[in-house]
Amino acid sequence: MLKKINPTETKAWAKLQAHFAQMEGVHMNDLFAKDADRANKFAIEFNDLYVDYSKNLITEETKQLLLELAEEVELKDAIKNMFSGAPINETEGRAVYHVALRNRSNTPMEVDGKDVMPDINEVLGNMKAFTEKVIGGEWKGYTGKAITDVVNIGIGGSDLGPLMVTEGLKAYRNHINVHYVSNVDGTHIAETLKNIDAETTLFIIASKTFTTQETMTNANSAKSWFLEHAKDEAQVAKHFVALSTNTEKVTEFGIDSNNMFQFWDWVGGRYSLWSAIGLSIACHIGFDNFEKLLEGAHAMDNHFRDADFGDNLPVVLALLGVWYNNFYEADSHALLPYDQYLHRFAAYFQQGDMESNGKYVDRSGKPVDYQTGPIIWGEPGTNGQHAFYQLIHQGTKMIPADFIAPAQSHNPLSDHHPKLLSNFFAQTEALMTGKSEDVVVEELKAAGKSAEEIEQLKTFKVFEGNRPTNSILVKKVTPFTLGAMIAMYEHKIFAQGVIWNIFSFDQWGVELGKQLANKILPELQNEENITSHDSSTNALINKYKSMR
Ligand SMILES: O=P(O)(O)OC[C@H]1O[C@@](O)(CO)[C@@H](O)[C@@H]1O
Repeated sequence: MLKKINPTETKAWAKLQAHFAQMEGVHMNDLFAKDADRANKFAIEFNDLYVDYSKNLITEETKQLLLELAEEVELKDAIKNMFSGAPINETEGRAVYHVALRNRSNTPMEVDGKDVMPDINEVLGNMKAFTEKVIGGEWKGYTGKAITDVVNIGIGGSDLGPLMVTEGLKAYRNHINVHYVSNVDGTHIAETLKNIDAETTLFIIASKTFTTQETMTNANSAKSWFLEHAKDEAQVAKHFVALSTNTEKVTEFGIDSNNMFQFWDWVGGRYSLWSAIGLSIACHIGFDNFEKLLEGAHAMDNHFRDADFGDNLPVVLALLGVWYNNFYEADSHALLPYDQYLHRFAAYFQQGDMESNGKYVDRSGKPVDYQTGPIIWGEPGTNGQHAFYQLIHQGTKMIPADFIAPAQSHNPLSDHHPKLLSNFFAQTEALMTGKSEDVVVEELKAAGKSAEEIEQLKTFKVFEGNRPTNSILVKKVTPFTLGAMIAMYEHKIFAQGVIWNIFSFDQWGVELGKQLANKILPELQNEENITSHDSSTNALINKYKSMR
């Protein structure tokens, strides 16, 4: 079992605190002025990824001290432990083994003494065979027609990953349309059902537990809708498949176990797109591209496991995040992909990061007295520039941000891509360099402003700059590079969890709300005046009852 090291008790932490005091007042402009080679020193190239982390509030000393922190919390051992299949998810007694799902080298990977690769390869084989039948038209619906639409019904990790990847790789799509239903709000399934034909639609019920209220409610509504058309329960088998660890519940729902693609309890929901949960991805972009996604993630896994920490992408990103989160007290981190296909990238990592590291109890069971997981948010560029960049540039909060962009577009229309990339480059430059009052005054003079107007306006137009960003330039967003980028962030999250001495792979925090909702639901199904809660909740429920 790994040592449980409180990061704030390490020597490196004390050194970082002292160093932080010295960094007060340091401006990145000066760091670049002093070192012509800075951009090269703080960059890592990996396959078709170029990560420039030079526009950060760090010196070589900062980097060294952060690396010392990684050493002192025994991050290397923690990585080895994860790759060994040890039950590092201690509160659930499980391994954390999504790396096995994409272990394309097929070396044995054991959980509880059993090599899991044969089972993984069997499921992958079943997925391949199935998607080829669906895509090739061999899989027929109840009226003998080929499948045209796949509806994935799932939520959280059973939705966000497949949705983000099928959007991110839309350029690789085939003729199979994919739809994602997740919210228990009837609107979600109702609006989807309007756009599909029961005769040619395949429903994928994606749920690790096969007990999630939203998913089972949507699944039952989909089944009822389907049977209104097909009439015959026997036809369900042609139009419903399940992705789950829970064979009993799948069978209970009425899906043939032959139509079930299994995964295992050592696959965390938010790390499951590489498993059977990725079936809708394979249906939409083809199994070969799904395998390339796995290959990209596998390449990043090997990099994370083997690369020296100073040249290790997930580790460097993790340490930078700790630097801002715990020393600059930056509460959030923005993911800003300059790629419209990646419009759900930040949303995916809201679960990936915040459900993993949104914890206040450490691995010894004690409440922490330091910050843990940040708030993750973001929207594609250039749209964000017209929404929240005012705050990032001139607000009172530091917002560390990852800017991500492809050098090559899948849609090289006119001069769109050079314009997109010019904004990508300009924003991180502006966030770092800012604009001094002298420059502002000169600009206002050149614009013919009077001395009085200049005096009135100038401070509003000054940009302090010195706002940290990482720039991630990817040659092209392909199944391989997207797989590598997703894995890069997964491992960043893992590394930060180790540094913060928290369990990143359970999610007890999602339980209380569900418990209370289950208590309230029957109270909504009668006309009684409710008094069983606090006065606010009682009032809200009773007001709802008077309004409906
Ligand atoms: O796949 P399932 O078991 O239906 O869980 C869905 C999601 O619900 C959770 O909030 C856990 O309850 C996420 O961790 C998970 O991805």
